[in-house]
This record gives sequence, structure tokens and C-alpha cells, in this order.
Amino acid sequence: MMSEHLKRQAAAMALATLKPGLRLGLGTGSTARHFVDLLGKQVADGFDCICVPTSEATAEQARSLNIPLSDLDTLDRLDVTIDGADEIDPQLNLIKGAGGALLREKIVAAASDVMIVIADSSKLVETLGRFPLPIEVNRFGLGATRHAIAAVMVRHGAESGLRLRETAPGLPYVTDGGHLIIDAFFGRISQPEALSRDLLDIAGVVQHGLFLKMCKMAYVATPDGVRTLAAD
Ligand SMILES: O=C(CO)[C@H](O)[C@H](O)COP(=O)(O)O
Repeated sequence: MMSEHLKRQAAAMALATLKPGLRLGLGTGSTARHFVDLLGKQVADGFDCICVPTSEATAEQARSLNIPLSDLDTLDRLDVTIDGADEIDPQLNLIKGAGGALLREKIVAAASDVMIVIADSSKLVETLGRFPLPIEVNRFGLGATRHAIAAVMVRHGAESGLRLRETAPGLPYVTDGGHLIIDAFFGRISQPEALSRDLLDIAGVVQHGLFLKMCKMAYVATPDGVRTLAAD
């Protein structure tokens, strides 16, 4: 499929920039999966690195490829994290979390000196909000948390509502951390910093999928080649 080909090109470009000996964060999702696959081949050829995965799925893939793994108890900082994104704006602010790994992804990205995003060009947007914003919430008090998120949505002029993510009707999606995810349809997010603060002020919100000023560089694959985007 064309988009899989583009994702792999972006992943290959990111891998080509990495020096041996780095402490790497490994993202989650189909694009990150290409990166881990390519990294596995490089490790098999002797490439030295130590990696912290952002999800159980990525950990399992990395283990199957004999990629050396660690965690953020053993390593307190990482050099680089390579991850995908659901939306990328011109300042390289992101929406992440379609794959349900946003909490670990944000912890790993925050512990990294540099966050690099890999994506195909369908992820580029002028303003964040085309994609529903994933919000990770505690199971306890779900109704009250939903109500509080709905009030924030009204304050931010949201268009269409929210829904609890499910794996099947009536079966909530559960994150690796044991939390639930609410997908909130904001439409155009004109004040992402204020929205981030308002959501984090809600007691039942564990984290949300706005990654603001975290990404330093993005490799975005287009049919004409991979573009390198850098944050100001
Ligand atoms: O945030 C994520 C997972 O929580 C992913 O990085 C994001 O959803 C992009 O995934 P894909 O590469 O499959 O499009």
C-alpha cells in the first residue's frame, strides 16, 4: 500500500540519522512499527543502542527482533525518541494517541533530549483538531470526568462531542496503564496551550494527546520524497 511505503521511507530516513550508542525511545503505531522493524535489521548487523518502548506492543515487537530494551527506572534520560503522530501542525505541535499509547509516549518523549516524528504527508494539518483528541482518563469517576471534559469542550467551541473508545460495542478500550480513553471532537483547536491546561485541570484526566513544543524534527514522506521539517 502506498501509505505503508511512505511510512517506511520516513522511518528509514530517521534511522539513517542515528549514530551508534544512543539511548532511544521507540514509539507506537504503524509508522513506528516500520522504524522498529528497520532498527531490528540494523541491530542484527551489530548496531549498538538501548531502547525504551512506549507500549507493550512495541516492546513485544522489539523483543522479537532482539533489540536491547531498558526502562525509565534504569535510564533517567534518553537521547532521541522516534514516534509517529496523528496530526502535525506547521510548528510541529502534534495530536497523538490513536494507538492508545499517548501516556507512555508522552513520558518517553519528555525524558528524551530530542523527539523526532515520522509520518506520511496525510498527517500534516494547518491547525490541530481534524483528528479527535484522545484523552486518557481514570476509570474511577468516569461520568464526572466526561461531564467536566464536555464543559471544557463547550468553552473551547467544540463542534461535535465525545465518545468513550471501545474495542467492541460496550467493551471499553483499556490502555497499557489500565486507563480508558475518551476521544473528543474539538474541530479546529485555536488555543492548544489553554486547552491542554484546562484538560489537565480535570482530576480524572490522566493525560491528553496534545504534544505541544515537544517535537523538534519530523521526517514526512510524500510521493516526491521525504521532507525534513524542523521546529523553530
Ligand atoms: O500516537 C500514536 C499511538 O498512540 C501513534 O504514533 C499515532 O497514532 C500514529 O500512528 P500511525 O503511525 O499508525 O499512523
